Amino acid sequence: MVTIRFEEVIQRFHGRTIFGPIQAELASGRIVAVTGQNGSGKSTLLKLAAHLLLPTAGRVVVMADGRELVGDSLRRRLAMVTPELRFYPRLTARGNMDFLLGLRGRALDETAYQALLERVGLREKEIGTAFAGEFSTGMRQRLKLAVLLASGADIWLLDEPGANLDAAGRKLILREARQAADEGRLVCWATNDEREEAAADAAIKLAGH
Ligand SMILES: Nc1ncnc2c1ncn2[C@@H]1O[C@H](COP(=O)(O)OP(=O)(O)OP(=O)(O)O)[C@@H](O)[C@H]1O
Repeated sequence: MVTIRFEEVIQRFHGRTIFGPIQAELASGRIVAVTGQNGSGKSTLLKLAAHLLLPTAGRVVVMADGRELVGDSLRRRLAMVTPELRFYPRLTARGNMDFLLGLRGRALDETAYQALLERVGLREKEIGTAFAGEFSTGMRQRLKLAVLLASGADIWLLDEPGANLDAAGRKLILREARQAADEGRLVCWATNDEREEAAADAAIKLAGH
């Protein structure tokens, strides 16, 4: 069981309040949507959950089986899909995946790699020898999903996961996220997409200041 608890969290930048105080708890087995208009702080909230950012006030506590996760113990269990993630443009899909998964001490054999490509709707004959810099934005988004699926993480923080995806790609995200939650993962996505909002089990709505 994994939980992320926001304890009276306030975020300010340059003295300007973005949101808060927020009191919320996210738990494994559920999809939580973070919603709100552009600039309301959705991405910021995910960064706080990932401990990539410290809140101006309050605490973000991540617990797993009664133990608090911090530093490496948190990073090992957490994966983030974000528009800020860039692939190395002069590496292939395989090269990028090997690099990113290698950082987590994971490796994929060829059979698992091919199965993963198929699962995210990337065709080997299209992308086999191409550099990631030649991919369309939707193909890159699918590759991010492949890295997520292979990461072994049980905390999924997804920033606009359906962005740049076609209808089939958006369905794929919904399906994979639901399966992940059913398998006991914690899924939290920041979204402005009504279908992703509707598919979530709960929502944190940021009002904007
Ligand atoms: N590191 C930072 N330093 C200063 N201001 C920041 C920083 N990060 C975010 N902000 C500001 O905080 C506010 C919230 O930004 P954030 O990216 O979290 O919003 P968002 O809800 O994800 O927006 P969008 O829907 O456009 O993706 C914005 O006004 C942004 O300019």
